[in-house]
Amino acid sequence: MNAVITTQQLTKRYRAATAVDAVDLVVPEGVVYGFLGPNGSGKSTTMKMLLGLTQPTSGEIEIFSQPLTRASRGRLVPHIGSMIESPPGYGHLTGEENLRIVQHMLDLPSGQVEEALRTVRLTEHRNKLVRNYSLGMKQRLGIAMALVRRPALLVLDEPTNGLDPAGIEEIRDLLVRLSRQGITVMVSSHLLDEIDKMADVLGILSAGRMIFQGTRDALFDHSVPDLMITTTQPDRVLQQVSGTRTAEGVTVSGLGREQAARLIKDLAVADVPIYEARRTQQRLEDVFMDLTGRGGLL
Ligand SMILES: Nc1ncnc2c1ncn2[C@@H]1O[C@H](COP(=O)(O)OP(=O)(O)OP(=O)(O)O)[C@@H](O)[C@H]1O
Repeated sequence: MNAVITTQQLTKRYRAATAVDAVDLVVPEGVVYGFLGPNGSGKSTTMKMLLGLTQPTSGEIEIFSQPLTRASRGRLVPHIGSMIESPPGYGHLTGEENLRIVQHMLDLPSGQVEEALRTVRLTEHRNKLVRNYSLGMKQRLGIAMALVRRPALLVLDEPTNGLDPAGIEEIRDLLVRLSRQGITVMVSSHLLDEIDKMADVLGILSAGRMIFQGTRDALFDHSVPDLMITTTQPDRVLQQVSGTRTAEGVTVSGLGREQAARLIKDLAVADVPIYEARRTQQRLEDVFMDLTGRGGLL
């Protein structure tokens, strides 16, 4: 699979602070790439560098396999639709008028405005003033403004920010639909559960460092879910391992496969009645906390 975006050791420093620290990013073609991280971890700064809106302190960026430079930016950017920070659009104009401005600026065929309106399901609200749009409609208009140019790549910074669950669902469905049509979508969020539902590939930033990049399955492989042991004799389990007492028995954290096998064997040999030993279901959020809590690089 070709990569649409790659970076090497991408770094941005603001005086003493390093906002983005030696990030190697790979966004494969045609995926939804979920760019995750807590507030202030460097997502927006990274995206701005990818769009040529802010200059890296050091490191390389390739978009569509071409180095992003001052000279190439003008050639590459027309193929990228983006929405960074709050949704764009003039409140005193209608949704369609806002799109027409983009259409004229980029000298695009008129039909692409109708197409973008249809794609984000705003056709029936095209003549409404944007200041009367709901936040979800404004976000969708922002995405439509990014789509008018029929981009090969969409870069969206927190497009679900502030939306209610229905609005989030709508954006999520839209982005998945766009990626099925062949558009590569890079979308940032600090809402881990959100990204989990739409992203094929995850990149996780913590304090400017990429602490994980890969598929969701690979992320879960890296994590060690809690082991829940059901027993009527929790004290005897706790003599062998440190853990937390629960209604059913004991929960043990951070135990790898081999260690879990050894514990279960030891408990059986000691004749401790074990009715069940199973791993908890981890949500992405748990894995993420685990990772950032440990602070290590994978
Ligand atoms: N223009 C700037 N000057 C100085 N520091 C900046 C500037 N822009 C960002 N930073 C700092 O860089 C760090 C990363 O910020 P950034 O906005 O990229 O994070 P983020 O992950 O997008 O967070 P959020 O979700 O809150 O937008 C923060 O510590 C921020 O204060």
